[in-house]
Amino acid sequence: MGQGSQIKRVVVLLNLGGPTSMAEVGPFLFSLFYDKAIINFPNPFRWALAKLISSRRLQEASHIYESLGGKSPLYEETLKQRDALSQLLDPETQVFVAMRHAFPRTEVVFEEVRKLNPQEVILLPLYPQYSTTTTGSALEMWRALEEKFNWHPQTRAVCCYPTLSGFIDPIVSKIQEIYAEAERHGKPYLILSAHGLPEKVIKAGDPYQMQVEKTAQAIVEKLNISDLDWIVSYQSRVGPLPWIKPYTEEVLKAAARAKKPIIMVPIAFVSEHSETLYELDQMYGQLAETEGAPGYYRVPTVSTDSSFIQGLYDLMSGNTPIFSCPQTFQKCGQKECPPFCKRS
Ligand SMILES: C=CC1=C(C)c2cc3[nH]c(cc4nc(cc5[nH]c(cc1n2)c(C)c5CCC(=O)O)C(CCC(=O)O)=C4C)c(C)c3C=C
Ligand SMILES: [Fe+2]
Ligand SMILES: [Fe+2]
Repeated sequence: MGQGSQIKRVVVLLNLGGPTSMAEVGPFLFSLFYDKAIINFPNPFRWALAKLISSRRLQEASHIYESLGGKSPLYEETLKQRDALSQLLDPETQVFVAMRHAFPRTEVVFEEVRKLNPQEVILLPLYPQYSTTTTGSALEMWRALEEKFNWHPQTRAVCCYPTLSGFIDPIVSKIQEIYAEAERHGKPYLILSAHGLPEKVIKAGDPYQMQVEKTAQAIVEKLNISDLDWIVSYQSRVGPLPWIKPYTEEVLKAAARAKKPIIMVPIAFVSEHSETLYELDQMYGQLAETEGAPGYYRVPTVSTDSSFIQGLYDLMSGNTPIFSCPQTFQKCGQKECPPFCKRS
């Protein structure tokens, strides 16, 4: 440890996490709903509400993870991304995965990183668009741990990369391949689907929706298909509150009834998990069929695509200054930056 350390630099890939066994579904849901960034109530109300909401969601969520073989594949998928990124790095840089709501939890990973005592820490969220509920929550947790242990190494945080070419290009090539196939059934309809958020989160200033639209615009521009039929929509709504619209389910139903071949494109996820494999493939695949769509195609996530991993490398190396914060909690001066980056 300390001066003799071999590890000069640590990169922490931040993600939400998912249950790695059926026994973890309950604790995962509780952690999610107990997050101040999700439910901003003072205690003991937040605790009680988190207990209530997570127990109400338990049955549905258990059904989802049962259908995926008894766990979320998110951890394994993120490990593959970690390994692919590690291959581009020198041996003095070590890459960790830290999950906000499941194994391996950020609190535990922070301790491992602190023991290594690297000269520099780079926080790299696996969310292309910044939301207070995802990236914000993960960075806030890291900051709180820095305070708790009074350990403040030189740290940089990437806030978001909604238009990074390493993210956009592989999505565009995959759409192009599928488009040619889908066209045999008529003019394809592109549904660019992102995880939704409660409307009130956006009204409170969350830049997520604006950044999702930037991603969609970048994809459509690069596709450069004349008279392209496309829409942005939002999936995975939970709870009784109104979420941002249009809902993916509604958009899909209307397109299927209008007999359009559908190309479903996840634009806020970078790997496969329940919201792609269960929601988009199983639920919406079935819905598209019953509602009469002549074809339903789902574009895979970027996962370990070499352009994406190179894009992550560029972000962590500071080769891509746009949307990246030069130093944790310091001004980075980008117009599009979320409040997190602007706090000095
Ligand atoms: C862009 C990414 C995500 C945003 C924004 C987000 C906000 C958000 N999510 C919930 C509630 C749930 N999310 C769940 C799982 C889940 N969510 C994301 C991503 C974002 N969430 C991921 C990557 C996962 C993990 C999926 C997996 O491991 O398989 C779940 C659990 C699954 C379920 O019951 O449907 C819930 C619940 C809220 C309330 C919210 C914003 C307020
Ligand atoms: Fe979610
Ligand atoms: Fe920034």
